Amino acid sequence: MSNPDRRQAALDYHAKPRPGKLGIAITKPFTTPSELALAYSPGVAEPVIEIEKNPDDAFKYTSKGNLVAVITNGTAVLGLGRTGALASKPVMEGKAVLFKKFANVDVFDIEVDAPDADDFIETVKRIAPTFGGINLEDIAAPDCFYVEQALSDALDIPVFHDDQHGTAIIICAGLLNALSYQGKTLEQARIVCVGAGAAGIASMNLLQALGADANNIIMCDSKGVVHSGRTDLNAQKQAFAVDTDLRTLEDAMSGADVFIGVSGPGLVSQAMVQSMAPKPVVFALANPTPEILPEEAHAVRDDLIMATGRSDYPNQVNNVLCFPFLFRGALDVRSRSINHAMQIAAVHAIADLARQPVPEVVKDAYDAPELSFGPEYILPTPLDPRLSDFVSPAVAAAAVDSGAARSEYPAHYPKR
Ligand SMILES: NC(=O)C1=CN([C@@H]2O[C@H](COP(=O)(O)OP(=O)(O)OC[C@H]3O[C@@H](n4cnc5c(N)ncnc54)[C@H](OP(=O)(O)O)[C@@H]3O)[C@@H](O)[C@H]2O)C=CC1
Ligand SMILES: CC(=O)C(=O)O
Ligand SMILES: [Mg+2]
Repeated sequence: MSNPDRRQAALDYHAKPRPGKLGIAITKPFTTPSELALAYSPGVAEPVIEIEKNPDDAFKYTSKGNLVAVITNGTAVLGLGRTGALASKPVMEGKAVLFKKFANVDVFDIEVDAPDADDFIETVKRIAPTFGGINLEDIAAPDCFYVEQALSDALDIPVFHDDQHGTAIIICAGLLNALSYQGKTLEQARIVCVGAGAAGIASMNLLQALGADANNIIMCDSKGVVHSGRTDLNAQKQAFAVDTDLRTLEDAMSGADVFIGVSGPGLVSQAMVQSMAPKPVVFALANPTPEILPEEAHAVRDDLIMATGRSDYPNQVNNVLCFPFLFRGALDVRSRSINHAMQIAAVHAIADLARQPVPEVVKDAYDAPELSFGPEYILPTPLDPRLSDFVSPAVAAAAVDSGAARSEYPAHYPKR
């Protein structure tokens, strides 16, 4: 499809036959006068009285326990930047669709006109009673770090910034597999990350937790390499500042084993990819336009593993592989948080699934009869129905073991 055709198809998809991608479904019988009297006055007063006495009964009598807020202030929408709250709504509706379709989690998408972090925090705190979890989305760094911490401290339900941790989990899962295919280790890999915002900082932190060497990581932002001579770094960037003569992304890429792009469109040239070490891994993850397109990278070398965040190329490294299944597991054990142990469990579950034989239903969906673990398949695809069976139980088990869960490992889950 040509670019103008793709653009029109996307606009038509969103506009027709009715605007938007979501509706609301009723979950109880609601046709007779007696059902009306149960669902609304007078019957509805009974659960109100119970919940007032015991707040935990909200999980028993309302949809709270399966309802997540996908909530943004529109300050870092995909790689499009500060589009504002209203324009971010198609993305948030999209996240809601993914939650529902892949993990049967209900979502209200909420776009808050609050560019100020404290205003935003106040809004989320006030609406939190409605929800079993909070998925923060597309909030720019560095405010996103402060917002997530403040809300996690204040609330007793999972608060999860998808662009930080969902992205980090999927980058780690994909990179573990890609490096192992290339015959390299995370401990020894030289990693360049362009984008030192929400996704970049969280991803490099999680990679270190999994074994990457801090001395092998070079971070770049819009001003170039994050080095110790700079005086303009926030606290999160300072933690990655290295003593080096490298100054530009071009300098940093030379000889690197891994490139992670979580920044903006078209920042990487073919010459930069050519300058990388043998058998490199290139994750160009800016959405919708990556740092370099796969066809451009493949044109200059044939020994690389290439991934983007998009659905229309092989190797989709995108947080959609994570957040629906992660929240499913967390909600099913009424977890108070999504902690480090749950995130690591998700990394390994997703990475391991990619090494299993691919079911026919997935091969058919992608029209790829030969799909199997390799350079064009380092991660499961989002349409893989096994993600729920792999990721959610691993996350729920980690929540139980780490003490974050309020209820036991679910009886309907696979045996541990
Ligand atoms: N595939 C996936 O699953 C995901 C992809 N992403 C993509 O990652 C990108 C960043 O998202 P997020 O971290 O939330 O956004 P943030 O706004 O938090 O961070 C953006 C970062 O990119 C840097 N940057 C912007 N322009 C340039 C440039 N020209 N050269 C070098 N660095 C640049 C910024 O630099 P500075 O700090 O100097 O301003 C900043 O560090 C987006 O394109 C988004 O679509 C994000 C999440 C998931
Ligand atoms: C995928 C995603 O969350 C992003 O690009 O912002
Ligand atoms: Mg996002």
